[in-house]
Amino acid sequence: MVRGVNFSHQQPVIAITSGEPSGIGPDICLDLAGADLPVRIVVLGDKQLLEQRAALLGKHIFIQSYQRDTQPKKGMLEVCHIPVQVPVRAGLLDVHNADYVLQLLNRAYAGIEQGEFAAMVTAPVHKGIINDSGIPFSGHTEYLAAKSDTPLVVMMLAGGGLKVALATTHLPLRKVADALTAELLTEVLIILHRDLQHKFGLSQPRILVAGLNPHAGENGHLGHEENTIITPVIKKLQQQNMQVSGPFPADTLFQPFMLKEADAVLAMYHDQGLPVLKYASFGEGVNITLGLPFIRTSVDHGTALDLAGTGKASSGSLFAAVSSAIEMCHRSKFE
Ligand SMILES: NC(=O)C1=CN([C@@H]2O[C@H](COP(=O)(O)OP(=O)(O)OC[C@H]3O[C@@H](n4cnc5c(N)ncnc54)[C@H](O)[C@@H]3O)[C@@H](O)[C@H]2O)C=CC1
Ligand SMILES: NCC(=O)COP(=O)(O)O
Repeated sequence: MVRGVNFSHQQPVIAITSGEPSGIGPDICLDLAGADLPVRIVVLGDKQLLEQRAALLGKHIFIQSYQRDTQPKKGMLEVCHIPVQVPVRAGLLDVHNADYVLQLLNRAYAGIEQGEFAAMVTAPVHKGIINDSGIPFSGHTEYLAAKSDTPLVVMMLAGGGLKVALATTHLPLRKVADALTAELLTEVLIILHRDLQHKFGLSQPRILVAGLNPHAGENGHLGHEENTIITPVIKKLQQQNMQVSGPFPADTLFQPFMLKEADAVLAMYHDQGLPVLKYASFGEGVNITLGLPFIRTSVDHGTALDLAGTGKASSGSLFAAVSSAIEMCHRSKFE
């Protein structure tokens, strides 16, 4: 069970999982050292790995071991040490460190459960290498939903003035249409509506829903899901006073004249919504898991193995994810 966040007199503590050790996660986490933030930041990861990566990048960073009841010294990067299983080389995945990546998430989740951490911000993981290690893993979104016994969560990315949520997440395209049921869509829209209210302070959120098929099914001539599933769900939720409209053809939905009427768009699948968002704001966007009983935000990019240890990785999205988590913490404090 996730306990409420204790904001009583101390600054909230936000856990940052440093992600795949051979990717850019450690690099961008180092940029948090000395950042002037209204919260206490704790990076979860291998202390030696972070020191080595700092040396590789030519950064002079002072790392302090995290102790829950000891306030950090100014300018220090607080690190909750979790050891890697095998030595790490920047840019080179190693299947033997897959379990380490999950240990970071488990430690962050345990801290959330106990009220130690107010929120979790995640640096990128490599889904493929975790699966190669024999552990089925679709993404943080699904992993954290399972860990917290949450039957359904919704992935939403925000950036460039857009908010794009997804009805389905990490699913092969072949399986998307079968997954789209009236029950799923109803639940997703209710979670999206509720979290836009609670996490973003939008009292009456306006949601535009994309169709699944080209031209939103062209009156049933190019697919039936709009007529049989999406439209009936929208009508039902409209009767419950939710400001939901559509289904709109996805190819013209992401136009300023449409978006100015909306707070968020619900896309039917990963690559229908996210390319638009990433075109608008890659490197500055935030991934938020809606529907969880705690706050989790993440970067909008992946492990960028090609950039690890080069100094070319931008930490803009990590800072945006931290800012977004801070805003949500404060909003939850006053609710
Ligand atoms: N939140 C997460 O844990 C996410 C993890 N991934 C995982 O990352 C792995 C690699 O995915 P890709 O599709 O290659 O996407 P990617 O985002 O890692 O890389 C795409 C391109 O963007 C560049 N790039 C990425 N982040 C950057 C940054 N911070 N600064 C500057 N340039 C940056 C990379 O160098 C590359 O050219 C996959 O295993 C995927 O599952 C992908 C997205 C999110
Ligand atoms: N494209 C977004 C993505 O893959 C992030 O997934 P998750 O690890 O946050 O579930």
